[in-house]
Amino acid sequence: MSACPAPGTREDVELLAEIALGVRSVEAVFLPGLALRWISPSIEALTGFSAAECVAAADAFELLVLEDDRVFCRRMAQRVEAEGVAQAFELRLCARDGHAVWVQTHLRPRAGGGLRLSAEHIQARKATEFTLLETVAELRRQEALRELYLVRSNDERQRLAALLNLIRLGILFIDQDRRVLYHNRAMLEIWGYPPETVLVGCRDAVLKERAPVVLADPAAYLAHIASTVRGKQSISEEYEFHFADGRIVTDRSAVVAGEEAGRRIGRLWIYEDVTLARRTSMQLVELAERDELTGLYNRRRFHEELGRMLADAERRGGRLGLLAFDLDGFKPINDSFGHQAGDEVLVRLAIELGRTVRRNETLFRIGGDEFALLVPEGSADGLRELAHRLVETVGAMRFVFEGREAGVTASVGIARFPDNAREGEALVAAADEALYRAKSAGRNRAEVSGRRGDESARMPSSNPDEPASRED
Ligand SMILES: Nc1nc2c(ncn2[C@@H]2O[C@H](COP(=O)(O)OP(=O)(O)OP(=O)(O)O)[C@@H](O)[C@H]2O)c(=O)[nH]1
Repeated sequence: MSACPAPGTREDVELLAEIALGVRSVEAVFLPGLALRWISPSIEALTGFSAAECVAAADAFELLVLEDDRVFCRRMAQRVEAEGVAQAFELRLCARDGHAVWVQTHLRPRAGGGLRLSAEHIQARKATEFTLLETVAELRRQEALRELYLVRSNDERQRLAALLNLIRLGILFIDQDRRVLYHNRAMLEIWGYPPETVLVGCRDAVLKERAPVVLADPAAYLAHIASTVRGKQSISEEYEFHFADGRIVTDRSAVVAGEEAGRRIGRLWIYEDVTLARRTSMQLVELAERDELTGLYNRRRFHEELGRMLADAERRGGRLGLLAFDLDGFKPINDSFGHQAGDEVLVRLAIELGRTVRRNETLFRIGGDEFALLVPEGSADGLRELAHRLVETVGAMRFVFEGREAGVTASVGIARFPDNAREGEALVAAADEALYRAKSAGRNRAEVSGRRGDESARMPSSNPDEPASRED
């Protein structure tokens, strides 16, 4: 039994037309040779072309299929017709206004020849697919970019690390929790760590582990760190500290601020080993203060030491003796045996006199054949004895030039702070005055200044102890 009217009647046709009108997808029938025989009215909702227009078209494929898909579609239809095997594929129809409409197409062969086509509207699914594809493509693009930036930033980091490892400044970066974030090789070298050490993550690495072991004065250094960290300055002053092995290092530090105002991300420390620089400058100073020929301190250093020792004596209420001496008969050695012979006399004299003086006494060559000796805390008698010893030492030295024996003597002037003078220039003048008298009195002797420290007038007395204001 069937609910449908028997086919062939007028009602049949009307019923079939009603069904066809209600079908939302497109159904079509092609005669052999791909001529469109019938198409459901639903094609109009999809493309804007009425079913009648489609059937009347000379080539339905030309009218309904998008140009890009037309050859493919026709080929598929021919294949179904030729091979008798159904095919399913996606296809773009072309609407009257030119826009593309995606459909899922099924082509089946008909028993009597020709084809049956069912096409389902899949525009929404396609749009979702496109959006998905675009999103995936965008994600891939982002991923590729991220990888590129990562490679670039890794390269950049490598370049920076290579640079920082090459420079001789030690670099240490610590975070707000005092943990090491970065250090370079020079930092390890300066602080005496093995070269392969990794301190990243260590807390107070330098302060706890190294400072107490390697520094000459760890307490002073720790105090410096504490005051620097407490201090308000964002960049600290240069601080010099000494290692137990004699090295001299300076440090400076800077607070590193984060991007947001007021946020700190840590502190950068820079260490510089200045041992060589300091030694060189000390050597230069030393050279500038030494007499080239004898190696004794020169006039410049004499005045510095005189000022320093006088200030020291004044502060302690002590005394300072000055012996100024000048060779006698030195010129004839130059004249008779040449300048080189004179030089030899000066050099040997410096050695001999150097042996005569004590460790706290300093000998200077302040001119051609003029010398000076500064004697801290020298008593009047002690200075006199010392002066006589010098006179004797010089007089006893013998030289042989060109087979002939030669010698010099020395005249010495003695002055003492504060008895003969209260300041440097006056003390030198007092010693010179005594030296002058020693020369006048026949040379090869020592004389004591007759000046009084509390008056500028020159005293006629040659007795050194008479004007002395204190007991020795
Ligand atoms: N060889 C040598 N001679 C020097 C040097 N510096 C100065 N003289 C000489 O030392 C001499 C010093 O002169 P004087 O002080 O008159 O010599 P002197 O014979 O000791 O005379 P009196 O001091 O009066 O006893 C001069 O001839 C200078 O040219 C030096 O570095 N080497």
